[in-house]
Amino acid sequence: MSVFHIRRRIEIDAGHRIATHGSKCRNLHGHRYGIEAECAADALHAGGEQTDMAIDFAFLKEEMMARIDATCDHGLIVALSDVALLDLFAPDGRDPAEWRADLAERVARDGAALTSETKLGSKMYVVPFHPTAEALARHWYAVLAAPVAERSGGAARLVALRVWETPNCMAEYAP
Ligand SMILES: Nc1nc2c(c(=O)[nH]1)N=C([C@H](O)[C@H](O)COP(=O)(O)OP(=O)(O)OP(=O)(O)O)CN2
Repeated sequence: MSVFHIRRRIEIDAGHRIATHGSKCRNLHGHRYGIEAECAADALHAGGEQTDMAIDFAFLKEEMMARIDATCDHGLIVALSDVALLDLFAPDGRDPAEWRADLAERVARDGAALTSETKLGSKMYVVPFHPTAEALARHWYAVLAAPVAERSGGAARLVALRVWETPNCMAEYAP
């Protein structure tokens, strides 16, 4: 158990739906997501610009903004398997199946696909899972773990990623 734990929170606005849900979450709706990254360290930096820090809060914010806010804020988070929803957004002049196949290729290669090549030109983040709070926590953990290690020079590691879907509902991924 590490002795130092630090947490950084950001908030984003995004739309989603859970196509498999038995009730209201099947509807297309939005959340102001709260996203918290918790990092742990056994020892603090002994020198340099992060002296006596596990990881600079500012570095953590930069990584969360670049990898979570930039890709998802004011966008729609869509499951690759949600063909009905994707097809509503297929850009004019493109075969929807072909457009989805391109997205599937990018998701398989990169773990997710950010695109604005949509019918309304609106931002969409396509993921290989249903965008529940739990699955988003696991995904954002995966996206952030290596940057945390790198920006902290190996001093800190990401130990938990928490996602608040509403002020009252939170999911945590802490492998
Ligand atoms: N384990 C999970 N359960 C639910 C999830 C989820 O991601 N993981 N998601 C939803 C819905 O997306 C919904 O937006 C949130 O659920 P719910 O608590 O029903 O929403 P409320 O409007 O009742 O929340 P308030 O606390 O009243 O604001 C459902 N379940």
